[in-house]
Amino acid sequence: MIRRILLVAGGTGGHVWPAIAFGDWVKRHHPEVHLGYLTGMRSLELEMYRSAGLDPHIISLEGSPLGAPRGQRLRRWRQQFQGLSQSAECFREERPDACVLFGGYLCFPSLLVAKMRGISALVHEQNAWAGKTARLASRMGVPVASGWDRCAPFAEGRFTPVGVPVRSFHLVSRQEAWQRLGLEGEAPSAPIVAVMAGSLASHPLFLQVQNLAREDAFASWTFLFLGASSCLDRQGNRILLPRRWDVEFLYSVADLAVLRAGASTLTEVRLAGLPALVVPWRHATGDHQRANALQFCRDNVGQIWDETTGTEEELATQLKRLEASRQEHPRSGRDMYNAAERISSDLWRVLIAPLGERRGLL
Ligand SMILES: CC(=O)N[C@H]1[C@@H](OP(=O)(O)OP(=O)(O)OC[C@H]2O[C@@H](n3ccc(=O)[nH]c3=O)[C@H](O)[C@@H]2O)O[C@H](CO)[C@@H](O)[C@@H]1O
Repeated sequence: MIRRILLVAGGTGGHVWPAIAFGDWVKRHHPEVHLGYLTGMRSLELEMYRSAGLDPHIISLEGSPLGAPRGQRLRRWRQQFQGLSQSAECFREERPDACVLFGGYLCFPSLLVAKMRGISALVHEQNAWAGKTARLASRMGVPVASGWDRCAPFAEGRFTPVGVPVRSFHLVSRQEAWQRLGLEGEAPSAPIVAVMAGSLASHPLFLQVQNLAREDAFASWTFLFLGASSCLDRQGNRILLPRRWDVEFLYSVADLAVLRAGASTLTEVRLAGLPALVVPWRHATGDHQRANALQFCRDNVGQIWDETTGTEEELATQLKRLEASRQEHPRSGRDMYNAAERISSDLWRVLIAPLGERRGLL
């Protein structure tokens, strides 16, 4: 029986929210299980845990040494050793039966500590292209759960697709959501577009969509930019929303989404049933955002716009086309709560619960 689980995640919301979402599900469905959380020292990750009422263990890593600027590599390698002893300290305190690694730069020391202590471990890879931790873990015989049906470069059978655990949101009416976002008056009946650029809020995407929103053809539409900084202008049909964690109101009020292809946002948009224009971030490791976007568009109402080769006219045409398809096929996916619950439940049933019956996976 699994009695104590350590959830490890850090870096961006794309790693941290799946850990928090899965932890919340475990608390609701298996209250007898003790959960511990381990993260890094960046202010954004700490803000996310604290907004969820959690007080995680912290290891003092700034980022991965691999791919770090030349001048920082040595310091980061030193931090990895320090991270190893801090992770070991956390394992000693938490005494987990199992450890689930949701990714981010701080997973490597935890993977090693789990191996040294003979603790069952599992990696959840959110992306359709596996990162370094998942590939290394797989080579060490650690099971890998994935966010999508395909998880390159793994061959089928080397990973188990379960989806990305996301927070279980209840969608509300358009007008209630409008008010809960702090917006005045009646929610407009013309299309509302949610513009989401990941937890780090990709500025170039906001600027591209801002140009589009200024065109006459979109004058009656409303564009809500989540986490946009003040360098965008907030005139006319453009509304800047500060970074906020109650994104269910955005999903409730929006008709369409324009987004980066982070695995969690794509999953949330899918569960909310929003048609989406997906703009993969081209610098993502292994071009994983493009891999995510391709999988999303295969099964959902979505189109990819390539910011390196696509023109603004194409962006406008694709958005209009999405709106036309929304008119033809009314929105599905209002039961976002239960759809999200199923993903965490599958992760538990297929991979975590069996860890209790197997020993020495590492
Ligand atoms: C730039 C980058 O490398 N991004 C990667 C990062 O996630 P990144 O954090 O960029 O993106 P994701 O879409 O995966 O996750 C963002 C999460 O933060 C939430 N959110 C965001 C903004 C906000 O104001 N409020 C809020 O709650 C979203 O609802 C979502 O749950 O890790 C993911 C998982 O490996 C990858 O798929 C992304 O490609």
